[in-house]
Amino acid sequence: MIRFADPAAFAAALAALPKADGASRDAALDRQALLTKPAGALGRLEDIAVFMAGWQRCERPRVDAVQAVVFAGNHGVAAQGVSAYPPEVTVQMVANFKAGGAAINALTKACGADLSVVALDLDRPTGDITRAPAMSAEECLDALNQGAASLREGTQLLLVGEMGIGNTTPAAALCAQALGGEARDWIGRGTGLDDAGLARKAAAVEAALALHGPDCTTAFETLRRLGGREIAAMAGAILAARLRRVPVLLDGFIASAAIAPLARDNADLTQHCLAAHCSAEAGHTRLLAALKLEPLLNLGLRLGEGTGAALAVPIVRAALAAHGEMATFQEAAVAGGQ
Ligand SMILES: Cc1cc2ncn([C@H]3O[C@H](COP(=O)(O)O)[C@@H](O)[C@H]3O)c2cc1C
Ligand SMILES: O=C(O)c1cccnc1
Repeated sequence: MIRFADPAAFAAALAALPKADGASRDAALDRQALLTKPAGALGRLEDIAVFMAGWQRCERPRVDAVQAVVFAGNHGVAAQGVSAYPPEVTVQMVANFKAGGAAINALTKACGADLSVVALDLDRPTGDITRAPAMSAEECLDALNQGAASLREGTQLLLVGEMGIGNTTPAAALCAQALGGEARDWIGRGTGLDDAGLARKAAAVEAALALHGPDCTTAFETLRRLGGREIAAMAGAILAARLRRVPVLLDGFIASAAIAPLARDNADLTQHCLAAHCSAEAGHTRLLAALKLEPLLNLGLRLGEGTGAALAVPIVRAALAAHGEMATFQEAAVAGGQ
């Protein structure tokens, strides 16, 4: 099991990321050129097959074991009136996940992913980032490690999602801190804020940046000061997946924001990630562009929980089915191939 002993160990892991296997990528690319279709005609399905080949280190990758984890946390900044819903919804939705009644339950069932839920100290909201760091170093490390520990042996594709009323506010703060720009570039309406709520959210992000900005010198410190428990857990899970060479389907704005500080410290971090979709949350388009990720879907979703990631699983499965099962020009006696 992957565990970061201290912030320095987390930084060291981030500085020495394993790479995809170039020989397997090349073998998959060679195979793509032989399949019975015009070169490039399966578009991004071809890229996905080559991507998966590199991480699975084989010419014809498979995805049987898909693991989805939803992390939940509560946020002190919710007291600033930055969400359209009250904070008690977080624990109520965790009960809903466990009872099987949430969108992510239906969508992981539909795509054949195994879902688990990790609730992180829901009765202890993080510090209000407009006034204090979200977490102590111990709390942040614990959240990162709970995320890392959630990755199961044998997982071939990881989906991470979140639940935490108010969490689009720390997510926007993380983006502004790690990627630059103003609070207004990164905030959106989240669960459905009105204009007054949006103004409160902008003020909260601005206050958090003014208070913590100068101290956010590393990914760890940025997550600790401006993030949240479920956000750090997602970062830990995504980094642990990389250390095990397990590809990740990224969900929406919050899941993508969780890795923004890590990507600032090491731009290669997103190499094992596919952006499942572009959320309707205002900052997500900008965030994906900054992370150099091209979303697979754009369905107007603004839910989180890992729902967009679950929707992209059939696309990955389809890409691998085409790559693995299609005949070559030679096998099918079709003229014109190479
Ligand atoms: C019933 C319900 C289910 C959800 N599932 C995900 N979210 C999403 O909304 C929250 C973020 O938006 P904000 O920052 O505006 O609070 C997070 O919990 C996110 O997962 C939900 C929100 C609600 C109300
Ligand atoms: O993009 C997301 O993940 C998102 C957007 C709004 C609210 N909750 C989640």
